[in-house]
Amino acid sequence: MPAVRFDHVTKTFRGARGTVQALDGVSFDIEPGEFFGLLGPNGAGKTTLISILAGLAQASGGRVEVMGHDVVSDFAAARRALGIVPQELVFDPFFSVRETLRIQSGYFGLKHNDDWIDELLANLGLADKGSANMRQLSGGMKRRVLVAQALVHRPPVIVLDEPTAGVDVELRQTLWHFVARLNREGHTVLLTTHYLEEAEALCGRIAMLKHGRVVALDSTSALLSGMASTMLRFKTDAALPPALAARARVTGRIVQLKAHDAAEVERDLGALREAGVAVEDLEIGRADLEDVFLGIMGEQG
Ligand SMILES: Nc1ncnc2c1ncn2[C@@H]1O[C@H](COP(=O)(O)OP(=O)(O)OP(=O)(O)O)[C@@H](O)[C@H]1O
Repeated sequence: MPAVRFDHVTKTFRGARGTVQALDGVSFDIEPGEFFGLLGPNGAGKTTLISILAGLAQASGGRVEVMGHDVVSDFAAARRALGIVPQELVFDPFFSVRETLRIQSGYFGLKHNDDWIDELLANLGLADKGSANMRQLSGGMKRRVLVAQALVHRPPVIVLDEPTAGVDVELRQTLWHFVARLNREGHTVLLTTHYLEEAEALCGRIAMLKHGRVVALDSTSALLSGMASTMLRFKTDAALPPALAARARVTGRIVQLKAHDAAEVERDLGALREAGVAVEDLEIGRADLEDVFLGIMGEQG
C-alpha cells in the first residue's frame, strides 16, 4: 500500500474570467519511507494538490488516498495519517506554546502526550519556550511551533509545503535535521519547495508539475544523470557565435552551456576562441537540479 496515492486527480476552477484547469490528470504514488519532492513553477498546481490531499479542497475528478484511506470518504483516518506544515502562520495568540500543542493533541484524542511534546520542543529548538505566549514569539519561532503542531500526533506522512520560504539558515538546518531523522525512523515526507538545492539534497524521488500535469517523475539521481550533466559557465561582454547562442542560458554577463561530455566542452571552447570571444571566470561543473528543472520546463513550454 502506498503512503500517498494520487489517481487521475483533476481540479477545475470556474470563475468570472472562465475556467482554469489547475490539475489535469495527476497520477503518482509515494511509497512508505520515501522523502519525496514536488516541484513546479508558480501556478503549476502544487498548492492545489496539497490542499486536496489535506482535505481542504475537493478534487473535480480522481481519487487521493493516504495510507489506504480515501481523503473524502474516509477523511478522519486520512487526516490522522497526515502531519501538514502550512505555508502561512496561523495560530491562536492566547495560548502558550505548550498549551497550543496540548490542544492540538486533544483534536486527535491524545491525552498524556507531554513526553512527545517535550521531545518536539527540544528537537525544534523550543525547549525554553514552552510557557511563552504564542504572540510573544518571533516569526521564526512561530514557524517552529507550526512544525511541532503538525507532528504532535506522530503522523506517518509528513507534508511540508514551502516550509523554508523566508526562513533563516538556522531554522532551516534545525528543521532539516529533525525531518531527516523522522524520515530515517520511517516517516514518509512530501516536500514542496522553490529551493532546488534543498530538494536535490533531501529528496530521493521528485515529481515535477507544469500546467497541472506531471512532466517528470523519477529518482533525483536519474533526473540529474539523464540530463547533459556537464555545465560550462563563464562571463563575457561579447556576443556568442550563433550556434552557441542558441544553446546558451544567459543571465546578464553570465553564460551557461550544457555539454554531454568533455569533448563537447572542448568543441565549445574552441568555437569561442575562434570567434574571438573573451571569457572570464571560466568554470566547468556538474549540472544541478536547477538545470534539469529549467531544461524540463523549457521543453514542455
Ligand atoms: N481558488 C482558486 N480560484 C481560481 N483559480 C485558482 C484558485 N486556486 C488556484 N487557482 C489557479 O490554479 C492554478 C494552480 O495554482 P496553485 O496555487 O496550485 O499553483 P502552485 O504550483 O502552488 O503555485 P505557487 O508556486 O505560486 O504556490 C493557477 O493557475 C491558479 O491561478
